[in-house]
Amino acid sequence: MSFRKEPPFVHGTTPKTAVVLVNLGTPDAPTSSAVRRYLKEFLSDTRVVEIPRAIWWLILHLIILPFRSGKSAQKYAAIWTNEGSPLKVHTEKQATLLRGYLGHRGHKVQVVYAMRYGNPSVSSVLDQLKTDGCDRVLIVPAYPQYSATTTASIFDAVFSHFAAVRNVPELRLIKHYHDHRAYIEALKESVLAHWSMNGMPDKLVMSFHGVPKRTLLLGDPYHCECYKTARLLAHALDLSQEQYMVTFQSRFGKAEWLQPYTAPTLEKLAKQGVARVDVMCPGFTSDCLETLEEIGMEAKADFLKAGGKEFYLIPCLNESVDWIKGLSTVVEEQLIGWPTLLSPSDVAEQKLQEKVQKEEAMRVGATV
Ligand SMILES: C=CC1=C(C)c2cc3[nH]c(cc4nc(cc5[nH]c(cc1n2)c(C)c5CCC(=O)O)C(CCC(=O)O)=C4C)c(C)c3C=C
Ligand SMILES: [Fe+2]
Ligand SMILES: [Fe+2]
Repeated sequence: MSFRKEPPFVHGTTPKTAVVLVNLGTPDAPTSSAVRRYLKEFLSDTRVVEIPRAIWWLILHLIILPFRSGKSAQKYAAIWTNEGSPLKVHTEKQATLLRGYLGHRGHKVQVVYAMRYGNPSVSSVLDQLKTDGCDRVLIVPAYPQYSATTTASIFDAVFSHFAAVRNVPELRLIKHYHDHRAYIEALKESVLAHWSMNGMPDKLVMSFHGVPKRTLLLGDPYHCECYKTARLLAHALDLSQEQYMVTFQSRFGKAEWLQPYTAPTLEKLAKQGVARVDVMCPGFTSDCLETLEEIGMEAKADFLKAGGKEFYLIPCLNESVDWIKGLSTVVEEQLIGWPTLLSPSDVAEQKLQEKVQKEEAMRVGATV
């Protein structure tokens, strides 16, 4: 086993704390080759696809990558912005605003973002934090609902990075915040803001990313966490059972996924005479391909074609003030016990201690 190169240990340095917001990742460009690279990394993850490796390798390399990359690239091109992929743009802005907000609340923390697949990779970000002298790291997945396919995969990437590190930092990982009051409150405010501008729909559809049904039967709590989020949000909005429903989108492959599926459900609603639906995607904290293209373009067109009259996609939490505040509440609760809240006199005292310790180390010629 060879370890990553360790920066020299320096006596008397005050350990820094870092918060890492980790999202799924996205291609570097809306091109077939960039999407292929991204899909190869994503779909080679054994947390994401549980089919026996040899069989999956053949399917992935002979069917999925050659045929899906070009089609997906066209979809990415339809949502790409001047700043880049929406998922990355929002995640980066969230990290910047979270840094500002936590700093404003007196926390001395470094806040950065990483991507599970693509760039900046979890490993490169953790390497940089080591160089910056961070000895406490809080990992914050961008997914409110835990799933082995997403959250646990981020944890894998973190553990596999540290498996090759000699001096491992103190580490905390947030598993989920699907029922956190700050998250539900931010969702509620986003819906109310939308309704105050556009009025209320006949039906609010809460569409979550799907996963294979098999994972639920094997013990993945994702399905239950999605429903809990939906129940809490409906309660916060004072909605009756008839006013909202939960669906699952983005089915991939031939196996059965969590039901009801979003697209056919929307078509059925239109055919039943539901004139207006508002669709929100509470499991995505940033708008991305799955919300902007799959729901905002494809599902919308299908709903209107099936006889629906009005369709609104409620934006994800993105960098709304309520969400940045909510996220910082989730983060602050996990920072408890770590000395991040420093008064100016604490900082002065810390600097003095560092100086004394460094001088002492130099005096005795300490290198270890
Ligand atoms: C929100 C949580 C997500 C879960 C759970 C999830 C599971 C999951 N996804 C795939 C396959 C694909 N997902 C793709 C895009 C995508 N997925 C999520 C989130 C979850 N996925 C996001 C945020 C995105 C958008 C990324 C972006 O760049 O905007 C894609 C790529 C696009 C495409 O070609 O369709 C695939 C493929 C599986 C198989 C899975 C669980 C088993
Ligand atoms: Fe996905
Ligand atoms: Fe359940």
